[in-house]
Amino acid sequence: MTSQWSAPSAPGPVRATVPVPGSKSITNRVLVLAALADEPSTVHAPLRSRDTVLMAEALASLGAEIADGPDGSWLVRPGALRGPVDVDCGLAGTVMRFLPPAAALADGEIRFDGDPHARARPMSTVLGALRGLGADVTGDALPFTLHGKGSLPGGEVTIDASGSSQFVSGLLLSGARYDDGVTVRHVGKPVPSLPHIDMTVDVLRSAGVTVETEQDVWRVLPGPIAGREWHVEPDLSNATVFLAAAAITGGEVTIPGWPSHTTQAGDAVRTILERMGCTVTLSSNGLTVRGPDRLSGVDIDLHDESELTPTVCALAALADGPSRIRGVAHIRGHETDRIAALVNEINGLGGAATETEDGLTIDPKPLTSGVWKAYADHRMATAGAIIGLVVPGVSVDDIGSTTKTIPDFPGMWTRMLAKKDG
Ligand SMILES: O=C(O)C1=C[C@@H](OP(=O)(O)O)[C@@H](O)[C@H](O)C1
Ligand SMILES: C=C(OP(=O)(O)O)C(=O)O
Repeated sequence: MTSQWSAPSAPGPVRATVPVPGSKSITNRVLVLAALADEPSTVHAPLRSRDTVLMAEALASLGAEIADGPDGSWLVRPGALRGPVDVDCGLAGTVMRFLPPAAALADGEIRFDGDPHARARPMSTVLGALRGLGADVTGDALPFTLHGKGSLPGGEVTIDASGSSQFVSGLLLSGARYDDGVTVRHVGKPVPSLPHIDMTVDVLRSAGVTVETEQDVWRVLPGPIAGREWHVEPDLSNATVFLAAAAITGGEVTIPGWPSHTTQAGDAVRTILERMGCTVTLSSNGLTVRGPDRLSGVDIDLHDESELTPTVCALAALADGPSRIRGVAHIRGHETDRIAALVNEINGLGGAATETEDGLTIDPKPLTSGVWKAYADHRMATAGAIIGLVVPGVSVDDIGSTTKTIPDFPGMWTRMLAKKDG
């Protein structure tokens, strides 16, 4: 689904209010919990994009009933999980890491595969852990097959989760359904994207599951999972792309419905943009960002909010001074090797970016027109759109990749640019 797209230039300072769809991370956690619950659930304001539709379709083929409710909600009725089933993970980390621990509870054979690059994303930690918990799995990366027996003993596993927080989240989400629950112990370099594990613990507790945590150890006790009404927050990481438009054009963008308390890693954009010189205000209207005359470079550790790296790098490439992004070595295993991709694309437009062991440095230089490659990665595509706002003649080779987490990014972007003051 490649689709070359000429990135529109900003006609002036961008001034708009941009409602953004629901959080991918919350939607896909809640779908798994709703499918494993004791009673039906309603998921209000879910994200409906490729990653979440793949999750819903996979859970439905495993035995859950997922129907459309009023106002775009999803009604989820749990059912006995069974194979044979073929699961398409697309390029979704949340599907490939969260579903196998649930599918291990099914009766029958469950085969997993995904997009070409999905086969390169790290999976062996999750599959090794499932074997340790009693599952029968063939393969160590996509494609792989689970030979389900209808239940899983569970217990304690030690893993190295320095490659992805999703290894931990996936095991915890289904752990209450294992005979002995699950205890996940991490040994290795620090776990990245920790707010995402906090989010997992938070949704589990909201479903009445008992979770105990200590440093690098998470324990989920066996027990019921409550069905309930879930309300999905707007996706704050996707929102950063629209806020970036204000930051680089000296404009003002408001995202309505920004939560005052959240476990979403994207909330960190508030401090990041302030450090780069923006004025950031959180009020009952939402989050408003006003861009400065000149954006400052930043030296920043994004280990906890690594999915913001492409947006931050796009801003850094347009800033007034040098930037250094640290703590994100593991994003080489995201949708693409994001460090290499960002360096290639920034330099391809005449910039000066350099890979480091755990991130990159960017020295702003005047950028020129050219094709920005997305590598099938939604956040690479949106980073190209940000740069294209102020660098004439930029096109993004595969804007369709944004459907991974935003159903209509080109439409939202055009509407944002068409808005007048106020
Ligand atoms: O659990 C989740 O929903 C996510 C966890 C993070 O993954 P990593 O820990 O691999 O960075 C994040 O980057 C990804 O976008 C979503
Ligand atoms: C890393 C990301 O996605 P995934 O859930 O596929 O890992 C992301 O959205 O930035």
